[in-house]
Amino acid sequence: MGAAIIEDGRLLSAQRAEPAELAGGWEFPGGKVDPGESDEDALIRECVEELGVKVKLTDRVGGDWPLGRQSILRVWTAEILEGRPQALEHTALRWLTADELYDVDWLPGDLPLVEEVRTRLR
Ligand SMILES: Nc1nc2c([nH]c(=O)n2[C@H]2C[C@H](O)[C@@H](COP(=O)(O)OP(=O)(O)OP(=O)(O)O)O2)c(=O)[nH]1
Repeated sequence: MGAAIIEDGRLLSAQRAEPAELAGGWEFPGGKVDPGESDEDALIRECVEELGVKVKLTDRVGGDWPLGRQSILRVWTAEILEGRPQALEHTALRWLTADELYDVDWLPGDLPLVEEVRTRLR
């Protein structure tokens, strides 16, 4: 599950720190669902763990996208309710305007969702 966190017309992108094959690539922050957890609860929890922010999920974006060999990526747009994002598990964070969306090196799995999100940025 990935969060497209949007604020003032900008999208938050996060640079992966690991594993080595993916490190340096940019993604939607998020993570995997724990047993017994809903997709939405998992994403809200991951935003606390990875970014230190409390978010509200607004819309589901796009469909189910293959991620690596055995995962799927589902993305929701989100708004920050509390806190300022910090790179607690990432190498760096960056806010991107619509014009800057492709300035970072998106991971291949996340890239198709970037275009979907672009239409949501004012
Ligand atoms: N974001 C992203 N992950 C990818 C790509 N290709 C690929 O194999 N992966 C792998 C890395 C992870 O094992 C998995 C995505 O995991 P995730 O971001 O949802 O969760 P995570 O590894 O951060 O682990 P966790 O926070 O749930 O503990 O898919 C890609 O293009 N983008």
